[in-house]
Amino acid sequence: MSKTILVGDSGVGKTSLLVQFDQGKFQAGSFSATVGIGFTNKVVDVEGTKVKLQIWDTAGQERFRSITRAYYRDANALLLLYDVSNKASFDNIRAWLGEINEYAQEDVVIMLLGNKADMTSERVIRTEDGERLANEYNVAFMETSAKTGMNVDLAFMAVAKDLKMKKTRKPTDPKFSVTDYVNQEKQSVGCCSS
Ligand SMILES: Nc1nc2c(ncn2[C@@H]2O[C@H](COP(=O)(O)OP(=O)(O)OP(=O)(O)O)[C@@H](O)[C@H]2O)c(=O)[nH]1
Repeated sequence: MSKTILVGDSGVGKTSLLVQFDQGKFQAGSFSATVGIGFTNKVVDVEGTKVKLQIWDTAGQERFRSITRAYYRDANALLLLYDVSNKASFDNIRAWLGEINEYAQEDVVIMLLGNKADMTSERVIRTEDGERLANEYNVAFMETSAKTGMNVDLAFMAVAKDLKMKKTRKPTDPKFSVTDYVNQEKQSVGCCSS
């Protein structure tokens, strides 16, 4: 069983993203901060193979940091979220990545997600800012919306695909790049209906 962990500042939308992926719904204005940590099991179909994901939703608040840190070690994938309408949550990404480098396994898949991409008029972080930061740290990047569902399934599908490839890939097969996959598949704001 693989473990995926959602991390990022309080209020960026970690619980909402997971609820949208798990149940396909979004509840506006019902912010109750996660206390501690909890998980959801989900089976994803990757080209006919069932991949089991255990997704851990962590509390973003500082006072829970020592608890959530303890879970990084077992993580196969980390979804690191900021809120495109909250500059502090973006500025804190460097600190999050520092923590991840310190506590997580070396081959962990990291995906940077700029959430709340639906909040067009409140946006303060441009897509390019997220892209630049992701390139600097060599992690995959996309913008998401837990509200509209934009790129939400893709974020988890990319994780599932990467895990499957790691398990089944033969030494002669080309390496699977989660960054390339995401760049190929992701939608951008204003593009397409989701
Ligand atoms: N417009 C919009 N609002 C969102 C989105 N995602 C989350 N929200 C709202 O933002 C608030 C915080 O969302 P949560 O999912 O509880 O945030 P969290 O990251 O789990 O917070 P902690 O549990 O404290 O770490 C809620 O009021 C959500 O309705 C989104 O994509 N778009």
